Amino acid sequence: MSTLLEVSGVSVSFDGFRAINNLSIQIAEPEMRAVIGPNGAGKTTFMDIVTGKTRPDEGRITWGDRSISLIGMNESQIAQEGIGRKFQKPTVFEAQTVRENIVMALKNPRGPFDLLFKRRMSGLEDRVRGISDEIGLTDALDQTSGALSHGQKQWLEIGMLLAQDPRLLLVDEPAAGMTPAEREHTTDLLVRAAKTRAVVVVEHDMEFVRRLNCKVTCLHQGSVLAEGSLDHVTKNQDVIDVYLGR
Ligand SMILES: Nc1ncnc2c1ncn2[C@@H]1O[C@H](COP(=O)(O)OP(=O)(O)OP(=O)(O)O)[C@@H](O)[C@H]1O
Repeated sequence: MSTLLEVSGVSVSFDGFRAINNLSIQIAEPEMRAVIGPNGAGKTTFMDIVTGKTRPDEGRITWGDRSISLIGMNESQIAQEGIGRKFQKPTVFEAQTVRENIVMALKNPRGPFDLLFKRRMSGLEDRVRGISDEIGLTDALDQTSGALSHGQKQWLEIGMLLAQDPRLLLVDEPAAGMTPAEREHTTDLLVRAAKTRAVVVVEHDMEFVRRLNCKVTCLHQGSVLAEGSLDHVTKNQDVIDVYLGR
């Protein structure tokens, strides 16, 4: 495992309020990481900073084998580097079938490498099947996406992100609004995805986090309050005081 993303001493203020305060986090490749913390802890802002939506006031963010700086890159340049983000609300193309959605994602390669693009396209149907098998939607390939359940839409969107072959996938509250069976499927899917890449999951549902079976970072007031195994973090008295005990 080598470090893929290094956030170091990052701060950002909104109208004088420090939403992120000297934050340092390292993510390895491959790795699964859960980020937890109370409302307003800075979890979304952390993802906004990594994806270039928000520019930090201070600190460094370095990426990849050559430790290039992400600060100063725009959102699309950062996406091209291999950082994918899944927002809470699914944004699949509802009028298109599952297959058409996946094909669209595959036809929009993040890298500028034409050869790779051609190679991918030559095995398009295999790639579609690979993605649909991975997300468990092969039986629904010809179904209109708008007719999918909430959980299935979320999986389709994760599949569309996987089609872009990201090195880091940021996922915001994937379990929200899902049935217990859908949650379980989502855990399996993310755990599988994290075998070959970095996956960072922001989640409030502690049962879901437990099933991810990974290192946990608890944020509070824009900084890391505790980090380690879920048992280590949930036994931390500060974490209990500001988050779990509430
Ligand atoms: N664009 C903005 N302008 C002003 N304040 C902001 C902005 N974005 C975030 N904040 C503030 O920064 C703090 C951190 O917000 P953030 O959304 O990152 O928290 P969070 O941990 O994701 O919370 P939640 O669990 O509720 O989603 C909050 O106090 C929020 O009100």
